[in-house]
Amino acid sequence: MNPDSSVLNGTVDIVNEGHLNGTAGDSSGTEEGKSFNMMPEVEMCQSVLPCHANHKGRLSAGQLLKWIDIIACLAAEKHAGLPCVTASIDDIQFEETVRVGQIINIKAKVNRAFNTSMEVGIRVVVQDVLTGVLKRVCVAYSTFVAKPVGTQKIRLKPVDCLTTAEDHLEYALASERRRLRLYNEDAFTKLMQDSHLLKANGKESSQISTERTRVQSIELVLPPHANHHGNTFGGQIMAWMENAATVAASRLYGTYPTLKSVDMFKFRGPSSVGDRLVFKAIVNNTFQKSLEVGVRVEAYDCEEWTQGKARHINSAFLIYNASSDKAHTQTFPSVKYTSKDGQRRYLAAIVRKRIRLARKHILSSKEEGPLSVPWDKSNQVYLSYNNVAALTVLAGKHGWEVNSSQPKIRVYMNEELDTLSVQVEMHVRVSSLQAFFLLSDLSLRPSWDRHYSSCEEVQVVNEDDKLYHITCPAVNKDKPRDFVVLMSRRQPCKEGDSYIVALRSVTVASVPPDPDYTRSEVLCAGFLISDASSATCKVSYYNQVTSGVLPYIAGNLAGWSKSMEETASSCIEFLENVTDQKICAF
Ligand SMILES: CCCCCC(=O)SCCNC(=O)CCNC(=O)[C@H](O)C(C)(C)COP(=O)(O)OP(=O)(O)OC[C@H]1O[C@@H](n2cnc3c(N)ncnc32)[C@H](O)[C@@H]1OP(=O)(O)O
Repeated sequence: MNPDSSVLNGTVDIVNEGHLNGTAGDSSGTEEGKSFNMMPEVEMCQSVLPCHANHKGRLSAGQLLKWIDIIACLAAEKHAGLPCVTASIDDIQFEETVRVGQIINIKAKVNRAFNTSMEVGIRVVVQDVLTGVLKRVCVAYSTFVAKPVGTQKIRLKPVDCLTTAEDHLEYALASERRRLRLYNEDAFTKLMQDSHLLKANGKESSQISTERTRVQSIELVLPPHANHHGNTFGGQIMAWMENAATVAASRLYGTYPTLKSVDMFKFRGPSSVGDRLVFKAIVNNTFQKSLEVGVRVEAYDCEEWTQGKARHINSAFLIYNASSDKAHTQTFPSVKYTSKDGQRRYLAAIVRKRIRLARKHILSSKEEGPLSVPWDKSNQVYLSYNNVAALTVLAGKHGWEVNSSQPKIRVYMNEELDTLSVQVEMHVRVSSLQAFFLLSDLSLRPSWDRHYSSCEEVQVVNEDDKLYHITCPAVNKDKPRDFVVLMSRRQPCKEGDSYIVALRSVTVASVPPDPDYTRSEVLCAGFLISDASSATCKVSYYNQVTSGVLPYIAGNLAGWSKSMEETASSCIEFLENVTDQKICAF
């Protein structure tokens, strides 16, 4: 008999006949000779009917969330062999809308068990019956906890059927997602401490108060709303939350925006049949192409209802884009807050947007193709031009949003489709020319940038183009990294233009990959330097984030480090205090 669960404190082992192991009473079907119960995955197919649709004839997000919660729970209970409850659902990004008549296919399986909780990975795909075309609607990650027996918590057995490379990848990423999930509150608290520095970019002039979007709605939990444990079904709660949030979003400017993503549902406590659930929703803030609605759920039993004693059981933040048919043109109006609590919600939305961005890019396991290009005489002129042009285009992008702000230093982020770029703006008390010469000599960079362990000149192509080999320290117990880059610098052609120092990876035979380093790549990075006055200048550092660069800024993105600001301070100090002989070197 294989015990597959034990009570956390070890006093009592709750031992279940591991029906997962195909023992007696196994009701398995068989598939390719495997016991059905051994397949860790659970699958659901649904034909989308009008009763599942919203006012636009599209599958409602609330209905999809119900199906997701059900299948995730069934996957969790298949692993645990015990009743399970939803603790949270991470960010869900809806990538496709689903029409009535199409087929929804949902697969769920436990990626990893921790102690008393486990992560369930869910993939939702839509199939068009007529064309057979399959498209991904969303992926989601739920955390489920085995329902405590009385007050005793249940320790889960580990996931042991990792067969494919994807299983192993999800197993590894699950611990990173858990770290970010559980760190979420700390990161939020830490970033909120600096939120007073986040200038409301032009929002003071806004005439639209968030108060006009406030919504309150009540539901009575009836038996059809209960799950198989007798508690209120989590998916139903999420559907009601989505309903209240959509009404709030539609009140902003008289149209129904499209739900784009959900930012972490957290089920703080159970509710039961007979409870009154009060849903409070309001637009917290708007960004150029999206807005955030916050929804809070309070539960009351009959006695609490008469006493006005609420139990806060859930909160979530839903992100809406302009209606899908106008998404490419429509931007949301800016909003203003009219109370202290409104200001807190307004700033918190900016902080959550930053954390979502970080989670999305830190956890995206997308593999890039090679970014470097071979460096040889035939393409030198083109590559040098392309290097400078790419940085100029990056600096000229719209949509740079303030991420953090200090005196003399401001950090911006820009997300376009799946590409994340960072910008660090520094105000320095030196001339643009002096900053240009010092920053374009990469061999000086290890003296102020702790992310550079060493930087050696590999080839001097001409006065304005050089190749360097850079080594960087190890991060997160990984191997140290190295880069081979082309530095191309340009002085202004006319008054008012910026000085440019552009960097991109190249491959050269004289610097082959070194087994002691992870050869990494820079796609587009560098400095734009412009006059602020006769004796001061503005230095803007840009980097289009690649998987090789991400480890060095992930902490900054997620809010648990200020490495970019610290490096910027060090750069400013270097430029303002460099000794004359280094300048004379030019
Ligand atoms: C039909 C389909 C049914 C679908 C299912 C439902 O409808 S269920 C109905 C909706 N859901 C609910 O009603 C659940 C309401 N919430 C609760 O009962 C409780 O908050 C809880 C049992 C989830 C957690 O209880 P506690 O907070 O006391 O437990 P504790 O703090 O020890 O956490 C237990 C484990 O859960 C993890 N955990 C807790 N909160 C978490 C969160 N927001 N996100 C991720 N993981 C979380 C902890 O890390 C720990 O994992 P480790 O021990 O591994 O470190």
